[in-house]
Amino acid sequence: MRYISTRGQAPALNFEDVLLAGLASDGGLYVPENLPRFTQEEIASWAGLPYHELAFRVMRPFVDGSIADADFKKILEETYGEFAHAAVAPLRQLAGNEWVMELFHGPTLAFKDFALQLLGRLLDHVLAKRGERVVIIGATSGDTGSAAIEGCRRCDNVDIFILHPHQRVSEVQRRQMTTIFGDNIHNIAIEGNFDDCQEMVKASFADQSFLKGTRLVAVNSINWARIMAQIVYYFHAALQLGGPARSVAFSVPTGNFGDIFAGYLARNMGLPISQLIVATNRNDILHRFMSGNQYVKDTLHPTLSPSMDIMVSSNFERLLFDLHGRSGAAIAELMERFKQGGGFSVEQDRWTEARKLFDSLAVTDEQTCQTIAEVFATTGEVLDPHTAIGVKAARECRRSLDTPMVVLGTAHPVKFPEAVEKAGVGKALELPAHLSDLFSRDERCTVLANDLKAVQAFVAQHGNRGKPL
Ligand SMILES: Cc1ncc(COP(=O)(O)O)c(C=O)c1O
Ligand SMILES: N[C@@H](CCOP(=O)(O)O)C(=O)O
Repeated sequence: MRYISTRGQAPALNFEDVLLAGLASDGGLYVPENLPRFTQEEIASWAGLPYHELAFRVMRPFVDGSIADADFKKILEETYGEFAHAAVAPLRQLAGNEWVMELFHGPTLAFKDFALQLLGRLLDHVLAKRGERVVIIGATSGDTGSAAIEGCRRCDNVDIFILHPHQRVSEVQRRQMTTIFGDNIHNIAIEGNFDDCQEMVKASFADQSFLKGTRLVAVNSINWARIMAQIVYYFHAALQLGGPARSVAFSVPTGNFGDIFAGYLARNMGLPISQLIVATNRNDILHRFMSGNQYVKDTLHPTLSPSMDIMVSSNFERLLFDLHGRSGAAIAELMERFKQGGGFSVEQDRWTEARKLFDSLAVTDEQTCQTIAEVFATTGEVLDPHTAIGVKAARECRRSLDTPMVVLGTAHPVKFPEAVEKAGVGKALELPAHLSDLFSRDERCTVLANDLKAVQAFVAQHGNRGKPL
């Protein structure tokens, strides 16, 4: 399996190299040159497999021998064996034919664990084999950061720097990051928003001279391995609901377009998915594109669903690449326009194609709270605000009541008490045992200005187990 850049100018890579890459050298994102496609019989034969075995079957063509099958199997078994629920990604029924897939039973209580606990182990395996040390710089609006730190904290060959927007993540999210100590773990609060943090990560890939030859690796979903691992749970859900003999619909709370892009790939790999719904909060650039062909930057507003407070949606470039017949030149031109002028529309036929692929809805904070309250009143279940946005979008955009609708439950509600309280849910939520002392732990974090040079200087100063590179 070879991976190519969405901007067409970077060298193609194999899986091991793509795992150790972030942005391609031409500024693009890596995608598989050819997507594997499974037959209906093959997919049907996976019904009832434990999660890690299903994961092996879905991901094996992407890894394609870069990691020996026996090692990959062991890594998958360890990764998903540490999830707190035996089903790993259980389905909970909300109403007739409406389900939430709970993706928050991993160690940091959000869907990011599915990919990042795996990524940490894959990096450890590959770096130990190569005898190489790397630096990771990641941007987070709250969940990627803690999952990445948890995934990498035991990696001997990694120094990890996580940038989060100062005072714009929930207290639980912040503490999940800042209370993990290690001389290879660094939390930086940036006086800016998530887009500023993400832009710093991308700029660091473009010019890595500050790293003095140390390789830079990505934990954000610009790293292909993140998307790959997220494809698996679409198969997992569908198989439990009668797939592939029966189609399933998904509603996906969306920010950086990674999770829903994984669903789009699952469909292209042969899984019958009848509908994919892009559910955004007030930061609705993706909804504005899907509904009106406008991919235009706007002011980023803090909301009750902070993890989706994202305007520049990284993985959208991967979809645009497909919509433009995989022309790297076309994508380079569009992205340059976006950078210079803040927006673009695509040709009518390409937009019509996008409309066939996705439905969308933008959900306000008020609607988010109403949905949390409504679901609690009817089922006794407490939704986190991101999942509530998915439920609201599913209820508004659903095309068929006969087709199972699965909403991706992307985080545990205990991470977002503000939204749950505002919704008037009077149920006390408890942190799981391994986090029960979270509020009494010491924190370690450096606040820095929204200034790329200051961040890069900090990384250079601490990038070798707390010592200068
Ligand atoms: C809880 C939660 N829900 C949804 C999302 C959106 O996922 P994506 O960025 O893959 O679209 C994120 C992060 O982005 C998140 O942390
Ligand atoms: N919501 C994310 C933002 C980063 O997205 P990623 O999927 O590209 O890592 C977060 O919680 O940090």
